[in-house]
Amino acid sequence: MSDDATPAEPGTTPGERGVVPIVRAEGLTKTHHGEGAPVPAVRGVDLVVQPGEFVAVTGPSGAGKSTLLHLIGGLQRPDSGSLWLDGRQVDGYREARWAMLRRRSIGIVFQFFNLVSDLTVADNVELPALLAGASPRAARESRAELLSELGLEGRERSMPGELSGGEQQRVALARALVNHPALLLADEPAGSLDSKGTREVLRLLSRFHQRGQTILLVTHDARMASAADRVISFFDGRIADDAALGAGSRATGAGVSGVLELKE
Ligand SMILES: Nc1ncnc2c1ncn2[C@@H]1O[C@H](COP(=O)(O)OP(=O)(O)OP(=O)(O)O)[C@@H](O)[C@H]1O
Repeated sequence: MSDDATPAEPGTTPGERGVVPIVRAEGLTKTHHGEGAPVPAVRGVDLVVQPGEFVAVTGPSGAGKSTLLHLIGGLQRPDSGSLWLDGRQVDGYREARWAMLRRRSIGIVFQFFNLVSDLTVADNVELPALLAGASPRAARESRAELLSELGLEGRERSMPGELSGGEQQRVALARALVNHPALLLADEPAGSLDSKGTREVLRLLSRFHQRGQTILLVTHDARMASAADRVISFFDGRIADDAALGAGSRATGAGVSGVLELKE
């Protein structure tokens, strides 16, 4: 990340880069002010996610899981607390800077895909690469590689509405990953899919994780959560439990620097 004006996380130096968390949140708090009474959705959350981890956040409806994910992706701003991404303090970033950071370093997939309906599959995937500064040729090559990897070869010229839900979510995943983001945020990515689509998304997330992709997944689905290295139970705006599954991470992210580097 080439921004010397951004304060580095206390205690981190370039020599310690191998141990800098991808996400570090301290005391993150967010209250929503809608039509009724204010809703305290995230209430003083401390969280560290290391490079290469696959972390699932589960919990009942309304617990604040999506709000937490939105705070980490800069889609909403915290009322208080601090947030570092790859050692850079980002909680004071303005929207334009967040947009640039997301474009280059954070991939996001949502429950309802959010593809651009009047762009082809190919254009949906190439667009973020072009916006991040890739040449048209490099964007085409990355798109072709990802779509083939995700089993969507031959669908490049299709419009999103011509695809099944599972296929649309795979396009959304390709779009989220085309810039090799340091962090993939997934908010109920199988929430509108049938069991076959759910299995497919799960398999793909696991595959990318095994190659070192850091993933933060919000899900209701215990089966999806069990694919993660670590499951955080979120309740009433707070972390109620934080458990590592199995013997440590399946992928530590070590040795894949450059993929993990947060770029602005
Ligand atoms: N923009 C908003 N304005 C007002 N209230 C909101 C807003 N977004 C979320 N909330 C409220 O904040 C609380 C937490 O919502 P959030 O979506 O983060 O929970 P969640 O755990 O992701 O729930 P679900 O699993 O149902 O998606 C809920 O009570 C919700 O109604």
